[in-house]
Amino acid sequence: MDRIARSAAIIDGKQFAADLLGDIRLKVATLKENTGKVPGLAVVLVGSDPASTVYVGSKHRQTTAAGMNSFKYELPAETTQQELMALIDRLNVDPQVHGILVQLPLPAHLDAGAVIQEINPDKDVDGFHVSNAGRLATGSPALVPCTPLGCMMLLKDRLGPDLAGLHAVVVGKSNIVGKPMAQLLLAENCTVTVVHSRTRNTAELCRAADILVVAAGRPGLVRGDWIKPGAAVIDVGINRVEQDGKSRIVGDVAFDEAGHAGAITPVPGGVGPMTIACLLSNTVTAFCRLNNTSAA
Ligand SMILES: Nc1nc(=O)c2c([nH]1)NC[C@@H]1CN(c3ccc(C(=O)N[C@@H](CCC(=O)O)C(=O)O)cc3)C=[N+]21
Repeated sequence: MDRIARSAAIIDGKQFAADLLGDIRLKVATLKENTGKVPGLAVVLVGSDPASTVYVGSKHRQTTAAGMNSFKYELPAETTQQELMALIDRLNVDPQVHGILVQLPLPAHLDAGAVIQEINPDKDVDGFHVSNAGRLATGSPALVPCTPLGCMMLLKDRLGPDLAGLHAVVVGKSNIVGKPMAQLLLAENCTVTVVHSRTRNTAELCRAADILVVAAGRPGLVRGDWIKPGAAVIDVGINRVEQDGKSRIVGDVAFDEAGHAGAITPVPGGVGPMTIACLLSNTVTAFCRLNNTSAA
């Protein structure tokens, strides 16, 4: 392959998320002035998975930094399904709580699907409830899953608001990233291809992408020659790998081979920080809809 001596623009998700959090802080202040109330986010953690504990701590800090209420529920690993469902039922009717997030994965004895479907869809700030998935698919006002929402913000910031006609390829078909990402891109009138582990010509399909969103959970899956020169590449992967005896985090894209992309998100510092910022944004959205108000 001939060398293309260009270097891809780095999409700074960390900075974008910081700016977004600043906007959210201002909105929260306005809402407080207008309504006397502030948005509240309840985060439920079952057990003490170290990564989950870190994420939940970060969500808690950023929620309070934005001027919102954060209610943290840290439950023991042996919590029963009924106990967890009872907590959701209470949060569903708690007027101080506008967003409910149950940190995943849950311990194996718990039915995560049933727990998520128990959440009031209007407080489902993860956007995982079937009602929100259906609203997104049909173009009704929905709470949109945070990671795809963050990816879409980064894409529009880079490419402009009109994505119509661009060929978007989504790698991965999960309910929390791949599928809602495809729906968002379709809503923007992109031509959308979803590829996954059973796809036969993944590399060839990826090479046709103007927009490539990768959420496969496999480090370095997307090689340089899968990327069309000039494409916008969004790497959703967060993989902990051992390298030279050290643990570090890498994405699903072989970043060092992607110099010919038009733009690419790094890992860390790309999509990850956007996920948390969008969680707070969704909490403000839920607050506004529940209170029939806006921060405009
Ligand atoms: N109900 C639920 N909703 C979630 O949104 C959810 C979840 N469960 N379970 C776990 C995953 C993971 N997740 C991340 C959020 C932010 C970063 C993030 O900010 N990452 C930084 C730092 C990475 C690091 O150094 O650890 C970055 O990519 O730059 C990563 C991962 C949300 N999740």
